[in-house]
Amino acid sequence: MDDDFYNPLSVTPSVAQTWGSLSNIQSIIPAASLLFMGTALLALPLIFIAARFNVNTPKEPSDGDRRSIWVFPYTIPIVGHWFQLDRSAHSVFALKFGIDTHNIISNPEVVRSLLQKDESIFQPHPTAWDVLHKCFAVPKRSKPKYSLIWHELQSTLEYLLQEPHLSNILKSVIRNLEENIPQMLSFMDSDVDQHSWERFANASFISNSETEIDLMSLIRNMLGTASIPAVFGRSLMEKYPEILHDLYDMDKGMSYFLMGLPAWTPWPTIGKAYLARQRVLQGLDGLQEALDAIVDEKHIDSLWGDLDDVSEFIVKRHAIYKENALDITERADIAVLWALVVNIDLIVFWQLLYILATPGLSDRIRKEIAPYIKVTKPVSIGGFAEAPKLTISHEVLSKNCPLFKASYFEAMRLSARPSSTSKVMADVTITGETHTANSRSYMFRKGEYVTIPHDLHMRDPKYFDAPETFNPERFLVQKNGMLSAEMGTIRPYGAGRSICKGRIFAERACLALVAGVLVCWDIEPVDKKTGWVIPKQERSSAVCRPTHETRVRIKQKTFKWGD
Ligand code: HEM
Repeated sequence: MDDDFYNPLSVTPSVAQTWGSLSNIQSIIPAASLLFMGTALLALPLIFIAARFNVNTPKEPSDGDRRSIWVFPYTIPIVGHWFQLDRSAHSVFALKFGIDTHNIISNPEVVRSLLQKDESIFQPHPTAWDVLHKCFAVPKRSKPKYSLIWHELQSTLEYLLQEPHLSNILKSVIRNLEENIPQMLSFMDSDVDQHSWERFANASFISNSETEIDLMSLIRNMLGTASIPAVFGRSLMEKYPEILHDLYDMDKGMSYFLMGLPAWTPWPTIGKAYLARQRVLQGLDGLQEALDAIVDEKHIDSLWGDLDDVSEFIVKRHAIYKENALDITERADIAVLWALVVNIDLIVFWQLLYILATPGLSDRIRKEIAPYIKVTKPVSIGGFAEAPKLTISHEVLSKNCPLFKASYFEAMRLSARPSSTSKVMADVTITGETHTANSRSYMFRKGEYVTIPHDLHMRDPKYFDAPETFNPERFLVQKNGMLSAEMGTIRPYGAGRSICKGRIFAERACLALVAGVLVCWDIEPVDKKTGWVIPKQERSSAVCRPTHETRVRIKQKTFKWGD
């Protein structure tokens, strides 16, 4: 299983896949595959709790020098032991969850060996159908249809990685960012005159050159407002301006959907998440109907326009749904929309915040990115001037700005909580640390699950000096006299076949937004005495949410225009 960052993986399965067994559900439900990024993670606390109520017997030691996997005893209190466990000798251990055994692996050597195994042995996403059905409301009856269209739908994910599709989507995102960043703040007192991203971030008017606002809401709304139209076309957000916020509310309910808790559960987040999901589905169903009507040359609501800006990626998926007679309620693009915004919109906040909060770093980064971000004089008529014109070279930002890129990796190391899960398809022995005399082997049996919680390694002091400290320099390497940023052993995008297909898109869009904001705006914490405070994190999908707001004061930078 190759998971090279920049290389799209071939979508042709290496083993024949048949419909019917649980282990094959993932291969039949491609849209669901992209959902698993959050679900393994969301499921982990449940696994722990369930394990607490199961008396587990250690597995029989296997032959020779093979190690039996340490089974988490039910008598050990669960909460609070996660990190201790990882840093103990048991960086491979098993949990019993009903009749299922979940092997949790955080030892990087074992992870590496495991990822090299053929996918006929470790198949990702075994519970993907459940996720698609429970989290994204795809009707149960659609299961057989998805079994038929899986390969085709899965192949559309390549549009997020391959040219010219990737560049076409990115071009549109960058154009939206170039337009919105210079006029990020309106400096208007009234809500009605503010941009949607300002309203949602509780902007408070201070003066006509300064605004107080919540940085997380502002930044994530800016990115969502640029990326959704780039992929789904402008009309979706114009018709459903709340869709981004509905997605965030829906995301808060993902673990509850997965548990199967009903909408009437007396917990406000759950009811809110169900309603939010309903509205997102309504918007996407409307878009699918409009696309159907265009293909059938029927009349469509004029508010949809001609939809010629919907990306080839979504148009291709629509064609597959339509050709295979999936009715509107069976189509699963809600999963794509969710994956498009939930993680990247948070990473962009963490990267910007860490840069601002690290003394001297924002100045160093501004200097590094300056050649690739151009701000030009706005047109002015009489006393009225337009916003400055911004041009962002996103490819070069990624290639030529090692410190900036390293700050992106470091923000992910500190705020991402990704995991990858597969089902074991045949008994197998995995050997880690093969280069040392201390080599250990572990036996995994057919029918068990393996989960790699990548974040345990990403914060392990054995591999990262002062792991809680933001230090982008740890990702800088000298190669042939040139400085570059390398991700090394962290896996914020997961690993193996199910590795994130939006990873290049995410990196480019995130760097473009952070660079544009740093160049155009001055940002300070509201309370200058206290200074920058990095909020605590709460688990969300693959990237954590902050537990509280970060109120900041923002002023437009003054530019000296050479005439
Ligand atoms: C920094 C932002 C992001 C992070 C940290 C992230 C993380 C992840 C993770 C951890 C997985 C699961 C990998 C596994 O099972 O091993 C995943 C899957 C996926 N992500 Fe992302 N993601 C990000 C942004 C995006 C974006 C912007 C898109 C665009 C649509 C996207 C699309 C996908 C898809 C399609 C999959 C499923 C791939 C498959 O199953 O074949 N992601 N992501």
